[in-house]
Amino acid sequence: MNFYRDATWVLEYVEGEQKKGKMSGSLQSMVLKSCNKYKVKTNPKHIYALLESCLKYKPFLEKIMHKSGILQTIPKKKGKPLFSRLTLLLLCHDLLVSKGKRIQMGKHPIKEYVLKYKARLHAELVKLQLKLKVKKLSELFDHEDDVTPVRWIRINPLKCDVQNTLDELTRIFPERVNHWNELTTDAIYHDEFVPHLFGIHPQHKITSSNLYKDGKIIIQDRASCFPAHILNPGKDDVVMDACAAPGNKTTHLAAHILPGCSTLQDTVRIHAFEKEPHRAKVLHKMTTAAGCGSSLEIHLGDFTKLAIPEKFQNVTGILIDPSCSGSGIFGRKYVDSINKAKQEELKEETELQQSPGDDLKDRLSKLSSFQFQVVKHAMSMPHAKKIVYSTCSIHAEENERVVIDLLLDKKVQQWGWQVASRSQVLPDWPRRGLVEEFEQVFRNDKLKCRLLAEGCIRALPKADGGIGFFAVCFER
Ligand SMILES: C[S@@+](CC[C@H](N)C(=O)[O-])C[C@H]1O[C@@H](n2cnc3c(N)ncnc32)[C@H](O)[C@@H]1O
Repeated sequence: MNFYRDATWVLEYVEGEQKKGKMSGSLQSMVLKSCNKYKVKTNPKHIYALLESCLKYKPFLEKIMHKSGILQTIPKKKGKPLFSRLTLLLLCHDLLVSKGKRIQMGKHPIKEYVLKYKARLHAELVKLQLKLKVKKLSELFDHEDDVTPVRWIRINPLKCDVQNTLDELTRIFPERVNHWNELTTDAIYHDEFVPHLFGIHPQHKITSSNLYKDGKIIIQDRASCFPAHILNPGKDDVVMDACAAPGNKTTHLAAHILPGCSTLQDTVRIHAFEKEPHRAKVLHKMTTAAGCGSSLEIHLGDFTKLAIPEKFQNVTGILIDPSCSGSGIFGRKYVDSINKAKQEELKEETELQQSPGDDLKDRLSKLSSFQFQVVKHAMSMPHAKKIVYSTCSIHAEENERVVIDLLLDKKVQQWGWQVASRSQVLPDWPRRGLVEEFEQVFRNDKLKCRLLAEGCIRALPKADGGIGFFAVCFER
């Protein structure tokens, strides 16, 4: 039991730092720091190995645990739960996904409690694997240890001539491969889904190159490039980015609209909203460095309050990538994504992070109602024709179920919004939305459910070459 008790303390410390927004350094250094702080007797190496794996599987384990009911019936003593949520998480990790698939302790009430749920936990694990179309959850992490299996770079046409940069990339990476999983440090993969996007080996020091320093290329996860590509605004569109910082998708929108733009340079074509002042600064820095200029206006504040429909009559397209659970982010990137000290490097920010004691279900319910509100507000823009909603979450609550709630909303129906068909949303991308989520609501209409699911895009963390992601397009 001492091992799990010590690991729980360390995990509590990591979650605590995360809650305070203070995570700094690697997971390894945080484990060492907290082992010293709590003077734990267990070898920090063993704790690190457990935590590293447990954090990787955490979004999946939390889901399995919640569905199995194990968190809902924890015995209490004087009104307080006898077993900590985090210790249960560690035990479930060892029972379900560790190599030996066993809890490393002798007889103990918490072990007996977990074993009582063994069958239900296994059943939920099998269901989740079926849902994610994998034989084992570990397949999601097959490609690498802790980092992204491939680094994605996008040519930024606002700062360069695309062909010249392409030539330069060909000089740096003389070999061209047909799949990102064949990458070596000398090779490049030309993405088949997003134009001007390339995969390179994560160990290549591209950040030292002039191409990167001059803003001619931008590092951006492939799936994170999907929303602007799907919205695909043209030279005459005016768009909004409702939740914009740090600005990856904003600069990608600009890359669609601004090069060769026919109208006056000073006309605002992109309205980027960000409610956190410190993140708005990062947004300003990133969009300036990327060459967005005065065609972009940053609005500091809550999108649902600042974006008054009457004031934005000329907006035709909207991108909404709101705060989410971030459950599609993994490993080192997961740590970085919640490390406030690394804001400048942030590719995706998650908010309303889990606080110790928060129930996953509550957290997802709060997040999804916020996500619904933001999209619904965007749908009230009078002349908007296309809206792309995305998250870096694997949870249906933040994805398909938000889509369902919107489709069932009377106002949304009155405004005429519908889910765009697969043919308009990366038709060749194989992994689509979860049909069973739609079937739970529109059960009698199998065809409708299939079409809705096909209209959605999903990406699995690592297995699909980057972060876990969801995107859907509404149109009218
Ligand atoms: C997932 S991040 C966006 C990442 C960004 N799209 C990118 O690709 O770089 C969500 C952002 O939305 C901001 N945000 C959350 N609620 C908001 C609201 N009501 N209005 C405006 N911004 C909001 C958060 O502060 C956070 O910076």
